[in-house]
Amino acid sequence: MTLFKSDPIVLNMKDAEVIYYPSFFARSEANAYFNVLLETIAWQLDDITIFGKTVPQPRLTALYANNSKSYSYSGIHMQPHPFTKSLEAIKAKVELELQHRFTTYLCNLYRDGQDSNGWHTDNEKALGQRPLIASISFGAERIFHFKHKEDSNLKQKLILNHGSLLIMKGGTQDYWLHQLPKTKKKIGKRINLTFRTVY
Ligand SMILES: O=C(O)CCC(=O)C(=O)O
Ligand SMILES: [Fe+2]
Repeated sequence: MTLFKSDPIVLNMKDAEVIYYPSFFARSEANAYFNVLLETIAWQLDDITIFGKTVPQPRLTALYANNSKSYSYSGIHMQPHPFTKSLEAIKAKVELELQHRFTTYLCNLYRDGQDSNGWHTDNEKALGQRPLIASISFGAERIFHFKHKEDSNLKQKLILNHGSLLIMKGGTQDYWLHQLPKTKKKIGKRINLTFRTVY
């Protein structure tokens, strides 16, 4: 059997359904999207309050949607912008592959290895039960970690490639946490787009 570069890999994770497409986008397509998204997304820096201390979030973010529903997480309330042409095109490609429709993109820009996304689960009520979340990566490769909420021996890690697509569905958000840790490596920028359906 020939394994094509775009073939999805199903991760072996208890109580979860996680699927990884290492090269969902061709390299040239991924390069072009990285450049255009860096320029055209309305990147913003928000403050977060952790343990009573207010600090800038360790990444830039932006929210886009095909409706006007706001999205809130970690005490941050975001109002969506209308989709850009590039976001529409990416959305169409992902929706065709997954046969699933999304309303909302949360975009993350990690400026360097010091930017990160701490342990969390995407289980906001507005996402409904057992949400399907699709996560696209462009730019610098970063490590992504999962850990099981009840059984701390269960861990999983993978490298998120330039042009990759990661799907989290089923019980993933109920049973597992995920994070994108900092790295001391000298690395460039990474853009992540997470598609969600906000009800
Ligand atoms: O940057 C990533 O790959 C993860 C983003 C993420 O987990 C989130 O925005 O909820
Ligand atoms: Fe997340």
